[in-house]
Amino acid sequence: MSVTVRVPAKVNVQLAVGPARPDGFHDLANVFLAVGLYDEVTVTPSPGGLRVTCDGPDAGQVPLDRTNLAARAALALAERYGRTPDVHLHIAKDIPVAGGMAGGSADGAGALLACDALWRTGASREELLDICAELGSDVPFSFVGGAALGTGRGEKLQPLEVGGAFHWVFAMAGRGLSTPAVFREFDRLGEGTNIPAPVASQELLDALAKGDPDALAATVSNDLQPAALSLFPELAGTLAAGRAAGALAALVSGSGPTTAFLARDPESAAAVAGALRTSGTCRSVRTATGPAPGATVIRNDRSQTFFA
Ligand SMILES: C[C@](O)(CO)[C@H](O)COP(=O)(O)OP(=O)(O)OC[C@H]1O[C@@H](n2ccc(N)nc2=O)[C@H](O)[C@@H]1O
Ligand SMILES: Nc1ncnc2c1ncn2[C@@H]1O[C@H](COP(=O)(O)OP(=O)(O)OP(=O)(O)O)[C@@H](O)[C@H]1O
Repeated sequence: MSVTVRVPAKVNVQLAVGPARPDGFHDLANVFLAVGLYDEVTVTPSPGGLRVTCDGPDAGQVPLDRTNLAARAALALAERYGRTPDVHLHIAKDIPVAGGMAGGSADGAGALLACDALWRTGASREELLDICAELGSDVPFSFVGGAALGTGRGEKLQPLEVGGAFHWVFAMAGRGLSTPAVFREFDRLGEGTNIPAPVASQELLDALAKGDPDALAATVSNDLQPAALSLFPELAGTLAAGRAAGALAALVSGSGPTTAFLARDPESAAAVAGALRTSGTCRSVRTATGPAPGATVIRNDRSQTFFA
């Protein structure tokens, strides 16, 4: 008996960051776009107790104890709905770890949906989204996918209309960046300046709604980019290599260090990817399109249903 859920990575097409709040978080205007790079989380009953395993190129960097966001999701759901969390969670990881693409958040959202299907808790979508928000600021978006504006610390979501597919190239860096460290660097760089309240750009929302890559390229922005570049200066070379290869826009994805390049069409994306691969400025390169669907059950032995 097992359930498998597929969950997408994200890129932030706008990340406007306000000043640090008293609770240490920052208010955001966070325009998320889910992209077609996926982790898969499979949950199986495990009489020996909660267990996490992981495979994939970055598996060695993933914690397998109860700090893993997939384990935390299973424990939170079990506690709230009176279940025993005796499950084996297997993560087939394709999303880069500590890359700013919400890989851990994807596994939290995926484990939550998978355990919910296995245990048949009867939880509503709103109740599941509440647990997502407790697990992390990016987790609710990993659950819903598509495109959305996240406010508050990024957990309050408003779905956004997207008028077409956007073609992206992602360059993975040789090491990760810690999200809290990047926010701390943002605070340090902004010391003594007046940081305005974050606001979503109407031009950017219009560009998404039209599905217009040139208009989107002209409006993408990431307030965490200077902080990520300050901690990881070599990323400037990766951004320059992608721009020189014809990307319409080049930016750091979220807290980085993955860099994201918007291309006009699949052919141009392939050309940018090829140039980045030979540039010597990154560890690996992937192409993906967005928007992509959120957490989705792709196999459920329990109901004898196969979706993919
Ligand atoms: C950078 C982004 O990925 C953009 O989508 C997110 O804002 C980060 O989301 P996340 O990884 O789910 O973050 P969380 O696990 O909620 O928080 C990790 C840490 O990031 C910082 N953090 C996160 C979100 C936020 N709005 N303000 C923050 O200052 C805090 O130091 C926090 O302790
Ligand atoms: N399931 C998981 N997969 C990956 N990392 C995890 C997981 N659970 C916990 N972590 C921890 O979280 C840290 C951040 O990893 P993650 O891949 O989520 O970063 P990220 O993509 O930069 O996150 P975000 O974009 O949401 O800020 C890792 O270094 C790891 O210690």
